[in-house]
Amino acid sequence: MEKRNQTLGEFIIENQNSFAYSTGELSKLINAIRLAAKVVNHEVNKAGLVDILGAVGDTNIQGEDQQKLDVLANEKFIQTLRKREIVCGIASEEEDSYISINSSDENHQNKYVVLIDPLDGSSNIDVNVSVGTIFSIYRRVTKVGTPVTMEDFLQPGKNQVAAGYVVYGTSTMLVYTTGHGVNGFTLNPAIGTFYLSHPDMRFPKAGKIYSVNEGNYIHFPQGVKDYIKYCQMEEGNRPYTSRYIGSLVSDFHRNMIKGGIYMYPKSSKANNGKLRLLYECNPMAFLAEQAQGKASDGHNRILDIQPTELHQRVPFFCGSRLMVEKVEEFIAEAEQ
Ligand SMILES: O=P(O)(O)OC[C@H]1O[C@](O)(COP(=O)(O)O)[C@@H](O)[C@@H]1O
Ligand SMILES: [Mg+2]
Ligand SMILES: [Mg+2]
Repeated sequence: MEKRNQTLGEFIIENQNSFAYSTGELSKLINAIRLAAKVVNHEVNKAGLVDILGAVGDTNIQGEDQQKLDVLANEKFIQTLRKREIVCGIASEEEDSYISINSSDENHQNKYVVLIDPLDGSSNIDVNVSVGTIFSIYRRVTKVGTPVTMEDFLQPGKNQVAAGYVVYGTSTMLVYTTGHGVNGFTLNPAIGTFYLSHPDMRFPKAGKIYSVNEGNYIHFPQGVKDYIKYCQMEEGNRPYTSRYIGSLVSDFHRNMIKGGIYMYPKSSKANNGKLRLLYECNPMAFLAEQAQGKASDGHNRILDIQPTELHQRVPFFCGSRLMVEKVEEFIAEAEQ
């Protein structure tokens, strides 16, 4: 069958034996995420018609105003995973702590925990700009049939068995990896089926797009300022183009297709930047590396960082490998 006509369901079955511990459990889990993505896509697409724009009036553990779609997407993903009894634990940007799913019932042999950013790019919901969902999957480290613990969630990114995102944009796409490259699937809304539209996605080694909120420029470390100036200089194939959607998923997706770098540096206002290691940076870093790109906190490989807290933040530089190496060079130079 021509690869491009393959549905996501067929692709999952065809590739399920490529997983290290393939028992079909991870396939079922990715299928459940596919289903939840379609449910959330339906809600996002009609957001302006029904009363799901705006804030709920509560804040999440990070002190951010929760948008109605943040809460709705969170509920839909948790419900879908819980009902399918396919995971033993879930952690989410919108939940203070992790949720244990029947994990202490020895009949439940589920081995996977999922970490999600149910709705990424929340500041863009009300203005009809593309948003996303991010997911990260690990095998639990504690004994099956015993309660999951924080230890099962605080694993370095290199332990991920799968990661991906959904982008709710001009079209809806699900892009994921299980450690064997990155593939993108586009939803045919007429029949509600994802088709393989972007096989074997790869970051160009270098690109001409930089994505950063320049409104924070004066607060950035000197090395980052120097790199932004370098991007803007009339020299060689520069200046680069500045593109910043304000939704990590959408900026990452564009840069993976066209070549570019996304940066959310630390600043004098936010010592660890803004993005969360466990359900934003780790999954995007796994995808980036699987697509021959690179992801670091300016010094260290994101996937090597040992997490200490569920909602911890890290500075994030991610995209075309040569561009990430360049900004790391500028940061190291400025710190000498
Ligand atoms: O408005 P800022 O400070 O530039 O932040 C934008 C960044 O924050 C985020 O919206 C954080 O994600 P959430 O919307 O999931 O909280 C990223 O998607 C985006 O890249
Ligand atoms: Mg996010
Ligand atoms: Mg979010």
